[in-house]
Amino acid sequence: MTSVIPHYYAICIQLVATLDGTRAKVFQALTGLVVSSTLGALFTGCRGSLFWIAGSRANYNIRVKLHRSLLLQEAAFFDSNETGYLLSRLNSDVNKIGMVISYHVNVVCRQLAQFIFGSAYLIRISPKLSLWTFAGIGLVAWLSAIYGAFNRVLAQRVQDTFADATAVAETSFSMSETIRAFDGVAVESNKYETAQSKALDLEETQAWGYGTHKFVSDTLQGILQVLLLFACWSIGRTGGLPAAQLTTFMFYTNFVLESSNEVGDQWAKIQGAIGASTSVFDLIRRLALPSVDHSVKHLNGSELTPIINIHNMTLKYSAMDLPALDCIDLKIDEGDRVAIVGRSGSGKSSMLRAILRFYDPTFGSIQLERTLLTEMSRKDIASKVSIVSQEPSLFPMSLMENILYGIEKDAVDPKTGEQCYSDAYRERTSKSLELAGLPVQPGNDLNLSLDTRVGDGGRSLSGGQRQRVAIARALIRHPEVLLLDEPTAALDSQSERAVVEALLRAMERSKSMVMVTHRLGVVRSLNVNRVVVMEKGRIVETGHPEELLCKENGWFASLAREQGIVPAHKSTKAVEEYP
Ligand SMILES: Nc1ncnc2c1ncn2[C@@H]1O[C@H](COP(=O)(O)OP(=O)(O)OP(=O)(O)O)[C@@H](O)[C@H]1O
Repeated sequence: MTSVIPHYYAICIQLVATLDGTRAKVFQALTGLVVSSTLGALFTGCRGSLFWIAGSRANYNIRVKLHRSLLLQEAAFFDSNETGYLLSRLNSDVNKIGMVISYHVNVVCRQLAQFIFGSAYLIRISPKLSLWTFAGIGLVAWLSAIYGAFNRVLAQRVQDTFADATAVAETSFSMSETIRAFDGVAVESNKYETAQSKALDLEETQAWGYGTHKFVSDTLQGILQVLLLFACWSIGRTGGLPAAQLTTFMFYTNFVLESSNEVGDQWAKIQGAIGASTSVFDLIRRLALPSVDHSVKHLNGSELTPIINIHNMTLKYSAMDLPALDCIDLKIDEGDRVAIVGRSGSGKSSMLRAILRFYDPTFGSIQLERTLLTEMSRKDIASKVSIVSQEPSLFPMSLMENILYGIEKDAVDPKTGEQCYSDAYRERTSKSLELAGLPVQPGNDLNLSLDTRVGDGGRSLSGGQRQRVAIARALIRHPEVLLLDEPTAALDSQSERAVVEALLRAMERSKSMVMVTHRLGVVRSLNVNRVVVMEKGRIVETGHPEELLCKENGWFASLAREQGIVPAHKSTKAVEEYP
C-alpha cells in the first residue's frame, strides 16, 4: 500500500501544477491517496503487533532452551563460567535476538517490499534510467554489507564484555559481606569499571563505524539523486519522456533509495544482533562433556554385587595440573557405613562429587549397583543417591516443597486448579520430618507446619534445623546410598546430638552410607564400620576404625592423636580411649 502512495501523490502534484484536471479526476486521485494511506496504516499496525509477538515468542523459546541447556551442563562447566556471565547471556543477549525479530526484521521486510514494488514501477517507466538507479543502489548495498560484517564482529565482543562485567557485578553482590568486612569496595568497583570501560570503548568504535557508514552511504545516495535529476532533465528536454512520467520516476527513485538505505541500516543491525547471539546458540548446542574412559563395563556375575564399585578411578579437574583422585579402588557393600577421612585437600569431597556424578572420572569407572554411573541418567542417580551436606541450602519455598524437591506433584488443588502433592505425600513428609527431629504436628515448639516458608537459602531456620530438613529430604527417598558431607561440622554439641540421632534413623532407611568428615568423633557416633584414609588423592589406609586406632604408626591413629582423641603415650589402649 505504501508503494502505491507515490503514484497518487505524483498525480495530485501534476493536477495542482498544470491545473488541467476535472473535478472527477482530482476526486479519483484523492480517493486513491486516502484509501492507500488508510490501508497502509492498518497493515502497519498488524505487522507491528505480529512481529512484536514473534519477537517475544522467540525470546521465550530461546530463554527456556538456554536455561535448560545450562542446567544440563557438567559441574566443570560451572567452574569456568561464572553465574553473572551466564545470566547476562540469558537476559541481555536473548533480548537482542527478540529485538531483531520484533523490530529489525520487521522493518527490513517492509522496506524490501517497498523496494520491490518501487523498482517494478521504475522499470515500467524507464528501464534504462532504472538500470542506473540500481547500479548506484548496488554500490551502497555493498558498502552496507561490509559495514554489517564489521558490526557483527564488534557486537559479539561487546556482548562478551558485558557478560564479563555482569559476572563481576554478580560476584560483588553475592560476596557483599566479605567485601565490606575486608574493605574491598574500591577494588570491586574498579574491577567493574574496567570491565565496563572495555565495553564502552567497543561501543564507541561501533558508534564511529555507524557514523562513517552513514556519511558515506548518504553522500553516495545524494550524488545518485543529483545524477538522476540531471538525467531526467536531459531526457525531458529532448522529449524522451513526458514530464508527468519523469516526476513520478523521481518520486519512486526517492522512495526506492529510502527503502534500500533503510534495508542497509537494518541489515547492519541484524548482523550485529547475530554476532551478539552467537554465544547464546553455542551454549544451547553445547552438550555436557562425555566421560573419557570406561575400563570396566560389568562385574563378574559370580561376585557379590557391591552397591558402589569404584575401579581404578582417576579424577582431574581441568583447572588443576595434578589429579584430585588417583587410581582409586573402593567397593561399598550393602550395610556398609564408610567414613572417608584425611587432611584438607586430600580429595575427600572429590570422592563424593564423583559418586554424585558431578564430575566424570578421567580414567577408570564408578558403578552403582552394577551400572556405570556414566550410563545412568541424572534422575536414576538422584533416586538412588541422597546427600546431606555441611550447610544445606534450601529453596525459598515451603518445608514440604523443599523435602519433596524433584518429586513430581501428584494431585490438583480443587480451589486453585494448580498441581500439588496428595495427602499421602503430606503424611510421608510429616513423618520424615518427625524422624529427622523436626516435628511439624500442631502445637510443636517451633510452630512449624509443612507449609511454612523457609526464606532465601532457608535463612528463617537455624543451621541445625536446616540440616534436619536435609535429612528428612534424604529419609523420604530411602536411598541406596546416603552421602554425608561433614554433617555435623557446623553445629554446636546440642544440635550435633539431635542431628546424629536423625542421621542414625536416616541410615536405617538406606542400604549404605558414605561420609566425609574431619571430626573423627562422629565416626563412632554413627557406627561407622569402615574408615578410608586419603592422602594426596590416594587411599592410604582402610579398615575398621577400632582396628586402625590400634596401629600405632597408622594414618588414622595419627589423625586421631592430632585431634586429641587418642593420647600418643596411650596408643596401645587406643580402643578404650576412642570416644
Ligand atoms: N572444582 C574444582 N576445580 C579445580 N580444583 C578443585 C576443585 N575442587 C577441588 N579441587 C582441588 O582438588 C583437590 C582435592 O579437593 P577436595 O575438595 O576433594 O579436598 P578435601 O579433602 O575435601 O578438602 P577439605 O577437607 O579441605 O574440604 C584440592 O587440591 C583442590 O584444590
